Formats: sequence, structure tokens, C-alpha cells
Amino acid sequence: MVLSPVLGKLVSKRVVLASASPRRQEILTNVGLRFEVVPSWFKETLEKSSFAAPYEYAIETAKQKALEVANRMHVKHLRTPDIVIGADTIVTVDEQILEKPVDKQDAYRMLSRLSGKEHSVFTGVVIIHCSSKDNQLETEITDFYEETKVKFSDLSEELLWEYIHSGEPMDKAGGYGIQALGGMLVEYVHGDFLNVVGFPLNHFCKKLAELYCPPLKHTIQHIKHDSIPSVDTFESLSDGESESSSFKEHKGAIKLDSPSGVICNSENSSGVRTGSVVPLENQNGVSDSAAKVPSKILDLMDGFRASKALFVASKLKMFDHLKKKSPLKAVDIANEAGTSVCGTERLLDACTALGLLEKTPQGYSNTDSANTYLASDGEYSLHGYIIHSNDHLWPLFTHLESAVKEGSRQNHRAFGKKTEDLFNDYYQSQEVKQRFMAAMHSIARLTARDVATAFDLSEFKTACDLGGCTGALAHELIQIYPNMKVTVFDLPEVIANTSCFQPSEQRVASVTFVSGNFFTDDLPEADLYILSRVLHDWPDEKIHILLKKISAVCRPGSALLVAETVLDEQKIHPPRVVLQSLSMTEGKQRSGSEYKQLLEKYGFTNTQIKITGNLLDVVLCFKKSVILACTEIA
Ligand SMILES: O=c1[nH]cc([C@@H]2O[C@H](COP(=O)(O)OP(=O)(O)OP(=O)(O)O)[C@@H](O)[C@H]2O)c(=O)[nH]1
Repeated sequence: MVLSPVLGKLVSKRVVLASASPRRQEILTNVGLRFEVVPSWFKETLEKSSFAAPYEYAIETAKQKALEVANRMHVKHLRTPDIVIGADTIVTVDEQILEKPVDKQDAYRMLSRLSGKEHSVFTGVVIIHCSSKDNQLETEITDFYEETKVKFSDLSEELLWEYIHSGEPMDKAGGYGIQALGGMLVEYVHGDFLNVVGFPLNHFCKKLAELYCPPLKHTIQHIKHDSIPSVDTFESLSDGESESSSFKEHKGAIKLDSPSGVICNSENSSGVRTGSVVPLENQNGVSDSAAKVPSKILDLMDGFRASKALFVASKLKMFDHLKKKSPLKAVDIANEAGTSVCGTERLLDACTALGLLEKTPQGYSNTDSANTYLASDGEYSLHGYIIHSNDHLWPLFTHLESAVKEGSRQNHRAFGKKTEDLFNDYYQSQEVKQRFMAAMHSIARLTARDVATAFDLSEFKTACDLGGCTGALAHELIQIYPNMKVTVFDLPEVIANTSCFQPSEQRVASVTFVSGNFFTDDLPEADLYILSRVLHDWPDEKIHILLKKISAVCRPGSALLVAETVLDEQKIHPPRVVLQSLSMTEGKQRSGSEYKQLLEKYGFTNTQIKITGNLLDVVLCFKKSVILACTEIA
């Protein structure tokens, strides 16, 4: 797949499309980009005459649309998006800019102007990279435009009005949709067809390639030729390893002596310095191998060190110490944590190199995201899940080779216990139980907003979160839907331990905790059943029992909401989830069509899937074929 190097880099980013245009959503979905849709509230009212060229107007409008969304998300939500994409399409004819018609007369005015003539369609696109510094939104803006020429045939009055009465022109720039009925008006198209439809995909992909996988430029002067041609076609992206610098285009600067040649340093997208060794004997000529710095492979090789550094710093509560007081010197943190000064200093430097801490002559401080996600007390802290990763997943993954050879989970090797015993263990040992619940709570807090708002659930008066653990999602649901009452149904051992996870100002009456086993006990009544991060963990036989039970208690019109990460149809994205499968649980991760098929088997139809671009995606389906309109919340 030629797109994979770019998509691979975007997969862990929160990408937002600031557009309500269903065409833009479809075009970007078709290439496999994962994104959220947050339509812009910016009104397209810029003064056209103040722009020297029409494309400048389109770019500026696209920019304002995207900035409005970036600012709104930054202020309203805790997670600033990483990338916001905005676009604006206009038509120009006789030096006039045409946008969407406001009514049928306006559509008539536009289309009769276009009749028998060639016109231009411009789409301005902006890609905004966002970050948050001291709670301020920082942006880096890349923009471009594309022009396509379109010629209409002579349109008779009759044809014009027939087309206008079809209703198609109303939400389209210039008053026509080239991809549908409006295609009959067109004599020829010169340029990118999708640009007319609303999004110049080809130019966009090239721009992403420039930003994320730029060609590796030799910075060593005595090499005569570049051994890699510059990337000016999208096709040349197929080499997943030729990625070496970030969208800020860091130029290599440092030359180091090496026994085998010269090391030319540059920075890759994660800011990590990489070096390419150029054999001395090739320095007067072209060396193919010299240009290929396998930075991705090097990063993968070193990934375990980074994970473990994060785990240990979390376990030793370093982010907590620094949240209470900063900057702190290594010696102060070592005293607090009861660790060696030299070891602590190395760990703190490693965390700084990984972008988790900041280092100044006064000492170390947390970054904003360390304060939010790594300190253990934050509302959205991932501390619980990090400790679970260290204490439970890490030992399992050290036995990955055996897991692959034997095709089974390695609990016996990692913990000296069989899977069944270990599962029971979660609910026997208080410490393990709390650790597991804290891990589940971490993820549930972080994902609850996305899950609760993926669809408009306001028509459901009662919901039951099966395996809802600490009730994190339930509390989010009642915040967003004040008329909803939610029952959290989980094992008695879990329910008995939920008190320490409850929000301080909860509306007690709206969330009820009920103990039970969803495989064997009666399920509480509800209009909406929820299975969040449940299905991927269980083998088919168990899923059969569970879905059969839910289907049996669901009244027609009731719904089932499944929150899981939905794999792409090839089942290779997102990589985080593909890697999760290596834990070798008896369950499995599924693609959208697999979820749809599975749910249909149990009488659930009208399946809608919302890819949130975040940790969890959401599938909503309804019992029997009752059609209920569920609109997405922006
Ligand atoms: O042939 C076609 N030409 C144009 C379109 C659609 O027209 C609109 C253009 O409007 P705009 O750029 O302002 O975008 P909006 O739809 O208002 O969405 P935003 O939220 O992004 O402002 C666009 O939807 C094109 O797809 C067409 O479909 N065919």
C-alpha cells in the first residue's frame, strides 16, 4: 500500500476534519485516513474584493474554518487535536466567485451563468498542526489550493429548472454536483475531478508526503549526486523506511567521525536524531544503501526501552512528585522516591528525551501532558493503565515467542498460573483487583466522552452498561443526557470496590450499580445496552451466550452500543490494536464488517459505525428493523 508510510504516522494522531461536507468525509475515508468530523461554525463572509486572487479567498476561508474548530476544541475539550483539516470550494466565472446558492433563484442565476462556458473550480485546503503550550493553542499552518477547469454545455431553460428542482444544487459550490446528476451538464473537465467534488485528494496526499515522509536529502557536501529522487509523485512513497524528518523539516547539521565513514545526522518525526553511515569508498559516487536510514526499524528496536522508562517513572511516581513541585533536581526526586541519584538522573533525562519532561538548569518539570495523563491524580490519568501494562502486559509480552509458537496466552510462564486461575486471581487479591480496576477506569475516563457522543443517544431513557466496572462511562452518559438513567452491571467483586472511583458531585439517583454475571444472571431492563471493551476479550462461544441474552431482553427499538477499536478491513490498522492481539486472549479484534455481521446474527440491524480516531470507536445497532434516526454529535 503506497499510502501506508503517511497513514502509519497519522494513526496515533487525533486528526479532525473541520467540515460538514459528506463528500469530503467520503473522499478522505476512502483512502483509509482515520479522523473525527467536527463541522466548522465559521460563517463564510470574508470580503471577496479584499483578495487579489480567488484562490486566496478559498484558502483564507478554509483556514478560518479550521482555526475555528481547533480553537473550539482546545477550549472545550481536554485533548487538543493534533491535526485539523479544513477546505473551501468555490467556482469562478467572469471574475465572479460563486459559492453555494441560497435558494432556487440563486441556483438559477449561477447555473445560467455557467451555461455554455468554461469556469474554474478552486478548492483551498489547510492542514493545521496543533499543540498546546502553557494552555495556549499553538498552530503551524500548511495550505495549498487546486484549480480544475470545467466546461458546461449550453443548458436549456427546461433542463436548468429540471435540475434545480431535483434539489441537488443547494449545498454545492456553483450550484451543481459533478459527481451526481450535475455530471450531465458537463462537457469536459481539465484537472482533478475530486477537486470539483470538494477535496483535491491527489494534491493533499502529496502535501502529506512532503510533511511526513520528505525525501532524504544528503547533507554531506562531497557526495556528488542525490541517490534518491525527490518525492514529487505520491507513488514514490512506497518505501516505508525512507522517513527521516518531521514536517518542520529539520536539516542535518552535525557531522561525526566514524570508523566506517561519515555520519550525517538529521531528526526524524519524533525528534530523535538518526544517522546514516556513508561508506568512505562511496563518497565520490552514489551509494544506494547509504541513503536508507532505517529510522523506523531503529525506533521499533528501541521501543521497549522507551516503554519501560515510562512504566518505571510512573511506578516510582516521578510525575506525581513533579506535579506537586517543580522544577526539581534529580537529587530531590531521588530522595522522595528512595532511589539512587545517578539512576534517577538517567531516568529523568530519558523521560526528557522522550518528551515527557522538560529540563532547565533549575531542574526537571512535567510537560502539560505529563501533568494531565501521567500524574496519578488527574481526572484523565493513564497511571492505572500504565501500571497494568508494566505489571501484567510486560511479563506476558516477554513470552511472545512462546505465545506465537504455541498460539496461546502465556500466563503460566509469566505468572506461574493457568489462565483460569489468573482470572480468578483478579477478584481474590485486593491489590490485583484494585490495579485492574484502576487500569480499566483510566481508559474508560479517557474514552467516555467519545463513546457517549459518537451518536445522539438522547432518546434512550434507560441504559445498562454491561461490565461497566467503575461506572466511568455511566457518569459521562448522565452528564451528556441528563434524562438518562444508567445501570452499571458487573461482577459482585467489582461492584463492591467501585466507591473510590466515584466522582465527588455525582447525581447518585441516575447511576445504579447492580451485581451479577452477564453470562449467567438475568440482565437489568434497559432501552440501550452497552458493551464497552468487552467483546474483544471473549471467545466466540461466550460471545454467543452474551449476545443471545441481550437480544432476548431487547425490546424492538432498543439498541446495543458496542465500543471497541474497529480494525480496518485489512485488519492492519490501527497498529496499537493489532499489537494488542498478541496478548493471545481467546477473543479477537474485529473489523467494521465483522462487527456488523456478528450483530446481525443476533437480530441487530441498522448498524452504524463511528470511527472516532481516538482510542475507542463506536458501533450502534437496533433490535429488529425498526429505523431510528441517530444523528452524530459534532
Ligand atoms: O461538483 C461539486 N461541487 C461542489 C460540491 C460540494 O460543494 C460544497 C462546497 O461548499 P464549501 O466548500 O463551503 O463546504 P461545505 O459543504 O459548506 O462544508 P464545510 O463545513 O467544509 O464548510 C462542498 O460540500 C462540496 O463537496 C459537490 O458536492 N460537487
